[in-house]
Amino acid sequence: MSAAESIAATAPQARWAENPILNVEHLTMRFGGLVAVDDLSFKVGRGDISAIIGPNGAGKTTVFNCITGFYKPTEGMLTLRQADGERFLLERMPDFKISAEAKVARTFQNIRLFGGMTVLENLMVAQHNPLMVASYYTFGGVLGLSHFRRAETGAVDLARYWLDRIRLLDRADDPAADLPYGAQRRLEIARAMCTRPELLCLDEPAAGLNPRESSELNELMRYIRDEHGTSVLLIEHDMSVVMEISDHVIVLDYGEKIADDTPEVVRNDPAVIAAYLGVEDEEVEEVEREVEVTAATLGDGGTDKP
Ligand SMILES: Nc1ncnc2c1ncn2[C@@H]1O[C@H](COP(=O)(O)OP(=O)(O)OP(=O)(O)O)[C@@H](O)[C@H]1O
Repeated sequence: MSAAESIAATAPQARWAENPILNVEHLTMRFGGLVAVDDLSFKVGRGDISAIIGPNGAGKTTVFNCITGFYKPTEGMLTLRQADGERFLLERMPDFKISAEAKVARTFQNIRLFGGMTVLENLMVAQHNPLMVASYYTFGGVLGLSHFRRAETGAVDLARYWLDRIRLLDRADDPAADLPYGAQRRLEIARAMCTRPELLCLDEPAAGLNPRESSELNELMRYIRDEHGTSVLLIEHDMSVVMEISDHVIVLDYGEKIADDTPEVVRNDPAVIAAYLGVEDEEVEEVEREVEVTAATLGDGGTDKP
């Protein structure tokens, strides 16, 4: 069996268990008396698109904020292992080191571009750190040293590469604020990719997108995974996006994990359906029976699409 065939033959669950880029162990986050995340453990597979879903207030953004260093977890370990084997304990690192050294990039629920800067400048700002190093902290840049000029040309090339990918090359010199909403969302992702992340965290990337923009976003996320091997972790409310592009779905409810599997398994899980419908624990069995009946009906010639 070839290497590609043996990877394809591996059960998806085994992939993220055996080769995780991120291992979240016993993560707990308390705000005073409120337990936003409660003893949560899960793994993010290297090269996978993984989604964290759950009803409002389930703790999804809090998990993201712990991974990206915006919050210090009350308890728990977050271990990121890069492709070369180097390990980082994210809960012990400040946020700027999580992005610069552990190579974790993120976007936010609300767009945070520099609206007055051009589209290209937004992507150059993302490469500020390596450019500062290449300029020996400004002096090399002022003196026009060749080392800095090479780094600057490389940064422009990388920015133009991503603008081409997100079909905004012709808008490079326009202010970012002039772009349509869906294009701004793609630009944010391109900006994160200009930091050459190993793990890309996207907070509700499809929020507010129309179906065409949503499908462009799916295409971009697949490209990032397939052509760059970047692992993607997203929070998303749009189930059509989650079910279409995710390799792995983790479901939270009231800060606890209630499901952790492939999209096909998760979408038929009665506990997940119950959490989304907001039914009480004692009604879960009833939902379970309804799901079984529906599955049996679909088995008689229907499709398994939701
Ligand atoms: N900084 C904070 N201080 C106090 N409580 C907080 C803080 N951040 C989050 N919470 C609370 O933690 C719980 C989980 O919130 P979180 O934003 O993580 O949920 P979510 O699943 O991302 O929700 P949504 O889908 O609505 O964005 C909520 O009860 C929220 O009010």
